[in-house]
Amino acid sequence: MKWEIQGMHEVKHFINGEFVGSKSGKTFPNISPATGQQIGVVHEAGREEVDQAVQAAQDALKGEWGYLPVAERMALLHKVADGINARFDEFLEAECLDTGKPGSLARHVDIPRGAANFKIFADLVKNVPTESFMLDTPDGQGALNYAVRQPKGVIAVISPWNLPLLLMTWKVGPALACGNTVVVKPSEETPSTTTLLGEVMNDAGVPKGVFNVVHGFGPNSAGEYLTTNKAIDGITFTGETRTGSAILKATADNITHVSFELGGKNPALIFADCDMEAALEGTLRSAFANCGQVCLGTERVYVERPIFDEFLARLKQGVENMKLGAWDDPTTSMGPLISKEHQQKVLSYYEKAVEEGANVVTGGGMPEMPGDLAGGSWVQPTIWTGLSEDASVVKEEIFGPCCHVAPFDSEEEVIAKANDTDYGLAAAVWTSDLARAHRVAAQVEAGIVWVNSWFLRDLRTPFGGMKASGIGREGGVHSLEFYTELKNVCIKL
Ligand SMILES: NC(=O)C1=CN([C@@H]2O[C@H](COP(=O)(O)OP(=O)(O)OC[C@H]3O[C@@H](n4cnc5c(N)ncnc54)[C@H](O)[C@@H]3O)[C@@H](O)[C@H]2O)C=CC1
Ligand SMILES: O=C(O)/C=C/C=C(\O)C(=O)O
Repeated sequence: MKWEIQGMHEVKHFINGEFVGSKSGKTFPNISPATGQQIGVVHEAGREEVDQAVQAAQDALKGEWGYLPVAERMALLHKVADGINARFDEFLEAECLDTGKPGSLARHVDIPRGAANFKIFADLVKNVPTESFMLDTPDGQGALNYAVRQPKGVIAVISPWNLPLLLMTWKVGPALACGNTVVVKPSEETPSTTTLLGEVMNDAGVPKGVFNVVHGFGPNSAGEYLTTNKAIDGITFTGETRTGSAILKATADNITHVSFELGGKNPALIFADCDMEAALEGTLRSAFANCGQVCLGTERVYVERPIFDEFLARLKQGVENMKLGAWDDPTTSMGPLISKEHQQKVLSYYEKAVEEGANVVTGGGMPEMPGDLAGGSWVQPTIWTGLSEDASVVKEEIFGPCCHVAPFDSEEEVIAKANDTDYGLAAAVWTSDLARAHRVAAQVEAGIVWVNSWFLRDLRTPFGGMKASGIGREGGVHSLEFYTELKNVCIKL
């Protein structure tokens, strides 16, 4: 990225089409999770910068953006997607430096989805109808009702650090497609790609104030100032369930609309009749991809008893074949955790598992990393067996490269175990019995059930969680439900 301060890259807010620093001069370091070294400085927004960003977003709604014909708005969003693709390698490097994730992962998942999130919603908005009804009236003339969608207004987008560009654009894409303006607060851990998107917005010709970015933390910082701002019309948030709860409390006075995608403690249900290769490959990805930092990831693996030993042995082998390393090493399959703080959290679960009587099948500690990587927040990918269903690592979201594997004997038993959680985000079912697949999918309490796959995403489908895993659904027309106000017009004829 082209901006620099004292030889380090400097990340500023993006307000009303311009990169600006904080008036207070307050900054915080951007730390590489791979090395523990500082790679940049980030401006921390005070209330003043947040208010300015919200004001810019409000003004933009009343300006050119608010009057733009739909076709022109959609053309602009296609230009934004093209702009991401044109600067693919810059986005890739920025994302990988902030997160430490393998370049191969970001190349195939994060950056392409960043562009796709704009295209898919630009195309969708043009084609989704609204309803109309003719009403009989006593005078025989009738009345015509028709519904129209209008932008909700200024949307606050609060995004996490695990899939920074993907999850931020998953919200910004539909919000802008629906004609809203946005103020984004990316995670303090991963400020870079959201900021780079500001340049792409300007280059694409998106009017000033439509896309704004403020940096900072949650409480007593940019997150709190944004969620308590009266002019915010909707908040879309992905992150931890406890943070969702804090945001909900902060919005109570203003009755701000929210859409939340929160944590998970997702099960994989692996039946003896499954395609073993596919189930192994899928579970290795669902439990360990992105160093286990995916809210849809599997942390509880249930395997039908006849194949338990073989599955476990092969899963162990798969994990032990994983190579931890630098993002730009093509042989790397796993990066570090996002921060030292998160590393401490995950390691505390590794200790708890042992205290609670787990059999550590593989991993369970910190790896020795060479050179600069020795200072990073690395943990070993880990598998446990032998714990009861109420053990901490079986109950609580860890968000690390680890899973507990347990045997089961019947469909009824495994469904009960899968549902014995406060969460309800995702589940993966592995079976070659189609009738069983339908039966189990119907009974598992999760917003997304994958059968013989994981993370296979059609962006037109409803996406979100049951129970403590979220409020509402986004994806396809469901995004339109959140990002627009549906107004009924009744015309007496
Ligand atoms: N998608 C998911 O399910 C995710 C789950 N997590 C879990 O959450 C744990 C904590 O990670 P964090 O990055 O701290 O997640 P978080 O949920 O605290 O952070 C997500 C976003 O919310 C913001 N935020 C935090 N507190 C806020 C507040 N009171 N008001 C407004 N915004 C606020 C953060 O600055 C960040 O942009 C992780 O250890 C992991 O277990 C983290 C990220 C994503
Ligand atoms: O939208 C997707 O495809 C992925 C979503 C993943 C998360 O929300 C997460 O890991 O936090």
